[in-house]
This record gives sequence, structure tokens and C-alpha cells, in this order.
Amino acid sequence: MWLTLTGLEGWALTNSQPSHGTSRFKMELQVPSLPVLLSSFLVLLIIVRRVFSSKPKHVGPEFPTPSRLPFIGSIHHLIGKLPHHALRDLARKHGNVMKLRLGQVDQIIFSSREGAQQVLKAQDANFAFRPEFTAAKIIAYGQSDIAFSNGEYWRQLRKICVMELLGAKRVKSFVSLRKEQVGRLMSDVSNAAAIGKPINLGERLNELTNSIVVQASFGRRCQQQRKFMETIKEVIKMASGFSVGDLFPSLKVVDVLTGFSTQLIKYHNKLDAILDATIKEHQMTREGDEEEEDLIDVLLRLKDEGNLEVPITFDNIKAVVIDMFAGGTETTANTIEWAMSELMLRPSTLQRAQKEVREAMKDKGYIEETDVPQFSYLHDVVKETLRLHPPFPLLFPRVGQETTEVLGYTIPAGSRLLINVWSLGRDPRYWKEADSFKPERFEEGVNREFKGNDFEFLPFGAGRRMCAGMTFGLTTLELTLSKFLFHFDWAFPKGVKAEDIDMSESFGASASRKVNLLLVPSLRYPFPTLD
Ligand code: HEM
Repeated sequence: MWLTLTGLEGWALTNSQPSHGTSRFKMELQVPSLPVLLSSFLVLLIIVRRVFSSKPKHVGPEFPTPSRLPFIGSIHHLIGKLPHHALRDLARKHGNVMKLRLGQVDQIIFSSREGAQQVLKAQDANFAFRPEFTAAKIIAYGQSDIAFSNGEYWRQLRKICVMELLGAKRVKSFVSLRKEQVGRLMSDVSNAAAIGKPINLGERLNELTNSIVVQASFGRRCQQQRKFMETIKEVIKMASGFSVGDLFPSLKVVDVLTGFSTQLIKYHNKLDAILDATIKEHQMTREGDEEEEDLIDVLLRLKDEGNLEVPITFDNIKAVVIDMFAGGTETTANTIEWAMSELMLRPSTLQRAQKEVREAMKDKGYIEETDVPQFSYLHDVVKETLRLHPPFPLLFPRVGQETTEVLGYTIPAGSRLLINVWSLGRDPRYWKEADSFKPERFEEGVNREFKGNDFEFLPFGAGRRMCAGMTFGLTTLELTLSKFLFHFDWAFPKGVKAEDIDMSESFGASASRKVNLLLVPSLRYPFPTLD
């Protein structure tokens, strides 16, 4: 079996028998025959792969799994409850990591900060992917938007967001747009105050954030703003949650039979026509000044410059614009409405927040964007609101690329993951008096921020897929809230008491109030008409 080569220095030195009475060493090198060599090499390769492979060596413990019914899996556990509430209740019973079969699709749910840290930070590269959804495919041009695309293309869009679309410099460039739109809302509130009329805060705030996003994206040139917004609203309503085809991939045809896909295609075509016309209009009237650009101008410029690693098409531009509306309107409006609701239920907290802005601004008499960073209690009010009412309670779904291990469990490649950030924000393991609205908690002990490093507090998510519009959203949010508190006193409509206020959430894409908040303003500090 072994070949012996004499006279070569090598692997094995053997002491050969002395001959002719003289003692001498003969050097022999023993190397294996070719087949043995090959098979040894293969065995070695397998061992090395096993040792260094990222795949776990064992399958780990079984996932805790709530009971299943034939065909629907665990869907029955979610019926009649908001998904994040139902998943919190199930996690209390089954643990911080559990696997739910929803229809034909397994979802792994994480409900601890350790799980969130692993998925969103430590193993972010593996989990920074989105699964496919019927609605996102139809509406967002084959999921070529920012929120649902993947891979190199998504990485490029993210870069464009940071550098061009939603970075601090671009957000600042919209200062006069916000001033005008927020000023218009304040003036409407002031008119209502003059006649003691209640304001529907939810409605008015949605109008505000819609107009800001429309004008930031389209400039002042869009002729069909209202039609666009109405259609987007319908789409968001339809696209919230899963379609039959998302939960039962083998039954995708049901989405067609029920008219779900057809209706979405109709909406898509409507949006497409408006976006096409808007883009054409932009192409005809584009001016050179980058400071004055709206988001469509920016995207058209990047497309035309041709320096992008993955060239973008008109459809890609339209998909990105749709994201601005889907991600940037309800989220901000809902948070302001929740903040006002919580403050109205706690008069001492409301008074403290008002005192802060009024003492700081009473001489100036009005608030500008540059004044807002000094309102630290107001910032804590916003944080506390987002802790209790994160607009996306389960973030956006993730899908793992490779089989890996998280907290001892094997997560097979292709698994879908959800993080229940709503339950993390209300978890008594991490928060004292977890269900109470207490902004001052952020002044005590370790200050926690929502920048994606405190994994029990993730209203914007964390890691590579964290919200791309945080600065954009917070700027409008804090400016509007500070003006509400500075200029007006607020009361419930006649006959309504604090205990009558329904604080439940609606079922939808983002966790909005089930019932819009109606409040009666009274003017405390009039503002200059230009403000
Ligand atoms: C209070 C305001 C907002 C909150 C709380 C919020 C929250 C979130 C959350 C939780 C995600 C998903 C993160 C994940 O899956 O890990 C997200 C993604 C995103 N948000 Fe926001 N958002 C807000 C405002 C905005 C605004 C104003 C815009 C744009 C104008 C925006 C654009 C986006 C985009 C493009 C994504 C997708 C990011 C990606 O997948 O790479 N958001 N947001």
C-alpha cells in the first residue's frame, strides 16, 4: 500500500537495517498511494468543513410551538386579537423564541432583547432580508422599493437614502415646506379655537404629514395629489397583513379568485399613471439647483448621471416614491396623536411639557425648528409615546439567508422572523411600571434611546434595515407637538371625560388609534401669521 522513496527528505524517516556491518541511516519517505491520497483528502475536507462551517453542528432544541390545527396551523391563536397582542400572550406561555405555523408558512417570533440583539445586530448580515409579499410585488414594481427589496440593489437604495433622500441635509432643505404646512395646521386649529370647535386630530395630522411627504417628493408640481393620496390610503389598507397567497403559497390562485390581486393591480395602475405624469412633468421642468430639488428630482438626477453600480429605472424611482408615502405619513401622524392622547390622560405630564416649551419660548412668542432640540422633556414624551405605541409593532418581517443558531435554536435558511418590539417596550423585565406613560423614566438611571442600541426599545428597528426616515419623521413630529403645546390649551369635547377615551389600537399597517382623538383647543399664545 505504501510507496517507499529512498534518498528523499520528507515525511517519514525510517531507521533501516544496517548492512555489511556498517551502520548507516537510510532516509525513506512514505507517501500514500493515489486512491488513498484522494480519499484521505476528501475525509480531511469534510472534517475541515464541519469544523469551520457556519452551520451549527447540532439541530438544537425543538422550538416551543403553540398548538396547531390541520391546514390553518396556529392562525386560530391570532383570531380576534391584534397580532402583536396575541403574540405577546403566546410568548408568555411558550417563551421568548417560538415557532408559529401560519397556514403553510413557519414564522419564528422573538420576544426578548437578547433575541432582538442577535437578529438585528449580531447576525444582521444574515437576517437583513425581506420575504416576498403579494401586495409588495404588485404595488412596488416587483418589490423594488427600499422596504422590501434585497441584496445589492437594496444596498444601493439605502446608500441613496442616507446620502441623498432622507439624510440630515436633505431633511433640513425642507424646512420652509414644514414651516408652511405646520403653520397652516396651527392656523386651522386657531380658527377652531376661536369658535370652540373640536378638532379631529387624527384626520388633521394625517393631512399634514401627507402634504409634507407629497411636496417633499413631488414638489409643488403634482396636479393630482389628492387622488394619489386617496389611492395610497386604499392600498395601505388592503396591503396590511397577509394575503391568502402569502400564508398558503400553494394556493396563490385564491388571491386572483377573490379579486385581491386584481384590485391591487387596479390601484397600482392608478398610482402608476399619476407617477408617470409627475415624472414627465419633472423631466420637462427640471432646474439645476440641487438645494431646491424634490425627491423625484434627486432620483432622476442619479438615474441620468449614470454612476450607480446598479442602474435604476423609472419603475424603481416610482417604487421608492411609494415607500415615502407608505413609511412616512401614518407613522408620524399616529405618533403625534398618541402623544396627545397620553398627555390628555395625565394632566400633570401635559402641564410639565407645556411649561418647558412656554418658559423657553415666551419671549420669542413662536417656535422654529432650530428651537426644538432644547426641549428635552418633549423629547422624552416622544420617546415614551414610541415605547408604548411603536407604529410597526412587529417591525417588517425578515428572512434568514443561511442556517444559523440564535439563542441555542437552529434557524434554518429561509426562515421568516418577526420581532415583537411592542411587547419589548411593555415588558416588566425591562421597564418599571411598564404600562404607565411616564416620560421622566428617561431621566432616571441609564438613559435609553431609540437609535437601535437598546434592544428593549426599538420603535425604529435596528441594524442595516432600521428605519431610513427617522430624522425626517422626528423633525415633523417634534415641531408639530411643540407648537401644539406652546400655542394651545386642550380639553375634551363637552361631556367627554378622560375615562371615556378609548385607547385601543386599530388593525392595520401601522398601529393607529381605533377612534380618532377629538380635542377642543383654546389659543394661549397667538402666533405670527408667517409662523
Ligand atoms: C415616527 C416615525 C417613524 C417610525 C416609528 C418608523 C419606523 C420604522 C420601522 C420600525 C421600520 C422597519 C425596520 C425594520 O424592519 O427593522 C421602518 C422602515 C422604513 N422606514 Fe420608517 N418610521 C417612521 C418614519 C418614516 C419616514 C418619515 C420615512 C420616509 C419619509 C420612513 C421610511 C422608511 C423606509 C424607507 C423603511 C425601510 C427601510 C429598509 O427596509 O431598509 N419612515 N420604519
